[in-house]
Amino acid sequence: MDLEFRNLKYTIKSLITKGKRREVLKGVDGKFLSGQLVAIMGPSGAGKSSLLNAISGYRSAGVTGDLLVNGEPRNEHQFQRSSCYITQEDLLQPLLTVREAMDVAAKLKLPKGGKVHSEEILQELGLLEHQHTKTDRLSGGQKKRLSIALELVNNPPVFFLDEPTSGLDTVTTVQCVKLLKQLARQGRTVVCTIHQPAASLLELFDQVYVIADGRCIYQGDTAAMVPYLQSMGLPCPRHHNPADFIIELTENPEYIDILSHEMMNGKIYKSAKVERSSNQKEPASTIELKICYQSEDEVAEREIMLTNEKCTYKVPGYVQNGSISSSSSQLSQMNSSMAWMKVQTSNECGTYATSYCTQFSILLCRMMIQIFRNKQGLWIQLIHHIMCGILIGICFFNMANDGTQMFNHLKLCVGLIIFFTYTQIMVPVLVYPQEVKLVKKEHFNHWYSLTPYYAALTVSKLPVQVTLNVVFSIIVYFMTGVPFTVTRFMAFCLVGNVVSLVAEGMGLAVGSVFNVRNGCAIGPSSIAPFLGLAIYGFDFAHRIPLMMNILMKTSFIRCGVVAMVLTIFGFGREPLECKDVYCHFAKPDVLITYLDLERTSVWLEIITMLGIMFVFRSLCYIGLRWRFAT
Ligand SMILES: Nc1ncnc2c1ncn2[C@@H]1O[C@H](COP(=O)(O)OP(=O)(O)OP(=O)(O)O)[C@@H](O)[C@H]1O
Repeated sequence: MDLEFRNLKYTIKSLITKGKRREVLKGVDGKFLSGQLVAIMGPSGAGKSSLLNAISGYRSAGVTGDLLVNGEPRNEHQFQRSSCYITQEDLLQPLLTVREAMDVAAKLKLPKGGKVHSEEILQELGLLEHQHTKTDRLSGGQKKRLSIALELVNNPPVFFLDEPTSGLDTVTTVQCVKLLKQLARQGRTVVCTIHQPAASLLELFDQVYVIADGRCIYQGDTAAMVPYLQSMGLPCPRHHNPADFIIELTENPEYIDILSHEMMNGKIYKSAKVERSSNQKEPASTIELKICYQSEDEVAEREIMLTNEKCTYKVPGYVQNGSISSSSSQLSQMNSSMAWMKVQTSNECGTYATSYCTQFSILLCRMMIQIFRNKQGLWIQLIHHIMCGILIGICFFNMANDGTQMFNHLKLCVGLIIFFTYTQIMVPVLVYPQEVKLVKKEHFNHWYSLTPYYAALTVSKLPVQVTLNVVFSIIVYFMTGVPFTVTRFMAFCLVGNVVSLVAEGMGLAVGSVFNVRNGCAIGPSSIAPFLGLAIYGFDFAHRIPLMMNILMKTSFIRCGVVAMVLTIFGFGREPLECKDVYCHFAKPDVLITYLDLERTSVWLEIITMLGIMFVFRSLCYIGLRWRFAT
């Protein structure tokens, strides 16, 4: 697939710049051909990642311009099925082995009955011997190769990689780029951003696209870059890395203006081809040097003679579609051991390889495996619930039947709800932002749709969550001495679980939109108004203004506390023991009337909480959709 972009602009509008718009990409043009390994280079902050994100479609908000595939305007859904994006961060599913990660990818990305080549891919990428290693234990280079292997499962014709060599040592970097070159030689278009590669590494790339200050200052064959700069009166010193040289040039804004003007901001392609002009067997030292450039717009050839070198560059014109890919495909068939992998070009539009039902079951299975393999996490949670249950039990030991302890009964109810809320809200707020990045990558690469993922996410956490809450509830219930009836005990567990689900929904809604640093502050503090409303409602039960009343009703903590009070003191409970002369609240009905709770019921409060949970979970879903769409 030949990719082309015209007048591509990426504009950001941030709060820091007080709403002012800033152009990161300034109307650049360019063309990346199939069968070629393309490097997007430039100084830090030049807009390399922005360009890659814009061309791949990974970022669409603020991007304008024309994106073409094989000369035709591209269909975004179809293009997404034919391309993959590998992020700079190694985003891999934790707690799965390499083989399991490959199997999940194959099940999700290939239609039923599709041939799976996991073993061959792992063999080719040197990961077969590590197939039983967990993904989080792989080295940086292995993680990078696994990221590529996962996308190779359905063999897309276009690969985008953001800084695939960052964090890798020299040897691994060369191995990684050679692997990318091999993929390109099989007819794929492989585009990656790269940060000042060594000269030997730069040679491995077929095409270079250099960007500075959001403008294209060079586009063309790697081999033509130095001669071109020389022709512009900017000779690269001998023994100097050409990549360093062109990036050093960008320190001077004048050079950026001249070079981007000369390149017509990417409209021109500098091509070079070494051709031994007269005698093939003639030693290189005796060959005359001649450099020719031709752009799409230029009819006449420009010829530049260099006297200090002894070889001939000849340009056959602007490289035509397919010319490289066909020759390189032949090359690959002869040379590559991966020739069995035919590059897929999908014609299906916007559909996934598997049904939503299959996606749901595969994702649910993957999530359950990850939850149960996280033994340390499970033990910590279990011990935490038992310890907290015992501590609360000690604080309110055998107090539930004492008619003189009305305020302590209320403290117990509020304390229990705060426990259920905090325990469940913090985990998603802290952990989920990281998971969102991984899910975005998989969703963008067309592994699965958001709906089955979201359904699996909701269901997968339930068994562990319910078990832990029940363990906690049993300890508290019996230590505090609440009279046992099956209905009351079931309602006690149910209220705790529903509050947990609402809190988790709120945590997910926050975590899906905000990153972890913001989330840390937002998570706990967002509980405060809900708690405030709960307490406010009890203290001034008969003097609540209408607005406050509405807000109060939407406080899930208040609903939880009310449901807990009604569970402990409702269900036809006998009068409490009274050790004093007179106990005003010995009769549970008096307490319920005093708190103005006689018109509600446990079930009504649970239904209200379920409604609030639905709102939070919908917000999370919308938040994810928004994150993935921008
Ligand atoms: N979403 C965004 N919000 C604010 N600024 C942004 C955003 N995306 C990009 N930028 C800004 O655009 C410029 C280019 O960013 P980009 O990440 O594309 O640079 P880069 O060339 O990849 O840099 P590096 O090599 O350091 O990763 C930077 O100044 C960056 O701060």
